[in-house]
Amino acid sequence: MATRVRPSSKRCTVIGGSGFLGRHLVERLVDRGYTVNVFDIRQAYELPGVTFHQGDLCDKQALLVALKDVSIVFHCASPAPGSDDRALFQRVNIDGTQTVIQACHEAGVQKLILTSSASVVFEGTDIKNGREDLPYAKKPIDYYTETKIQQEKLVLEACSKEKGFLTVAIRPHGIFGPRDPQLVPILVDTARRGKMKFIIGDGSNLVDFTYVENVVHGHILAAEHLKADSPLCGQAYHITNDEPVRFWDFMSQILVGLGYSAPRYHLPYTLVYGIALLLWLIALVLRPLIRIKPTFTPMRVALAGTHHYYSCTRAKKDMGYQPPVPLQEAIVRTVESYPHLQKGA
Ligand SMILES: NC(=O)C1=CN([C@@H]2O[C@H](COP(=O)(O)OP(=O)(O)OC[C@H]3O[C@@H](n4cnc5c(N)ncnc54)[C@H](OP(=O)(O)O)[C@@H]3O)[C@@H](O)[C@H]2O)C=CC1
Ligand SMILES: CC(C)=CCC[C@@H](C)[C@H]1CC[C@H]2C3=C(CC[C@]12C)[C@@]1(C)CCC(=O)C[C@@H]1CC3
Repeated sequence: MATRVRPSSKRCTVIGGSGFLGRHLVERLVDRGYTVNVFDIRQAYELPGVTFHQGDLCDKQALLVALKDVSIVFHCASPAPGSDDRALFQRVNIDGTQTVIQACHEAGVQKLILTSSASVVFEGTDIKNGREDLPYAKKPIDYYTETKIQQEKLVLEACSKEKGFLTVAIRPHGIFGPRDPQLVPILVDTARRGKMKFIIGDGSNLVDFTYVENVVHGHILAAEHLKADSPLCGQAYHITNDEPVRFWDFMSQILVGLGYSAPRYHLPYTLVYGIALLLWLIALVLRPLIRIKPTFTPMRVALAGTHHYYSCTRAKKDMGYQPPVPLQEAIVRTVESYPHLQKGA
């Protein structure tokens, strides 16, 4: 009778490993002596000790090849939040995650670590020091958030000590750092188009921004602490820098660090939100004829004008999480990593 070889606890697959977070995670795992497979729709780089498998995570057969003899799977693939494509989010984040879970079962994977998002509880209104027991957003602010909620539920409900399949969800917030294709590039692009002159609201709203290496640290701690007798099974964990900062101070620091002016003039939150909503509706109506992508979407305005910061107490208690890179150092490292986005470059 053929016996299944028990995979080494240091063999893992990173789904979405070509992306911003995924690649930082892969690099850190390799440093820590893991054997890493990357599964992604694109291959963005080469790294000694890493095997790439190119494919769509909705394709179970392709996934099974990348999950062979692996004990841990990190799932950090998602369409970009700004894509606003409902069918794509449904296909990848919901149907695709179901496929990932099935493939994990078939391949005998023991642990699945999902990159969820703290936004699963965000409805566009203030959250101060929010804990993981806040209810999921009843009216999610966009399709991205709606499908991240369903995705997280699927993964946490799949946790089964009896089947030897353990799951956990990491909920980061506002990830930034070198190679981030979103936050800094969008900010600089907005500034270059002369649209970063205004502060939405009174500018006192506190928000979590999380350095990518801290998010990676949270994922690896979760993987290493996830055991049948640990409290992590089937749970979600906020992972942030644990240093809430005024949204507009953070943006200003990055802008000034790159040589741009900080926003100075205040606009009322409700006015900007109303305009963003109107532009979003116009873009929706015109979509069959022309594709317009407004910079200030309702989601971005809500994120820029409300308090939303989260407690990491559960992660500290259950897995000894402490953010290794403090916020100020993280901002300096990030600014230095974008010489090509400096003003005048
Ligand atoms: N960035 C942030 O601030 C936050 C992100 N998150 C979560 O973190 C995770 C990683 O985000 P981030 O690194 O920023 O995102 P990226 O877009 O940089 O990385 C995601 C990767 O997944 C790939 N991918 C997309 N669809 C598929 C598919 N069907 N099959 C295989 N691979 C696919 C992407 O390819 P391609 O680029 O070609 O689409 C990309 O390489 C996501 O789950 C996101 O929801 C959570 C909180 C905050
Ligand atoms: C107002 C303006 C144009 C600001 C520019 C910066 C924004 C592009 C970022 C500020 C907060 C960021 C953020 C995300 C994406 C980029 C920002 C909107 C997420 C939506 C990414 C995916 C998540 O899971 C939640 C993030 C919250 C913060």
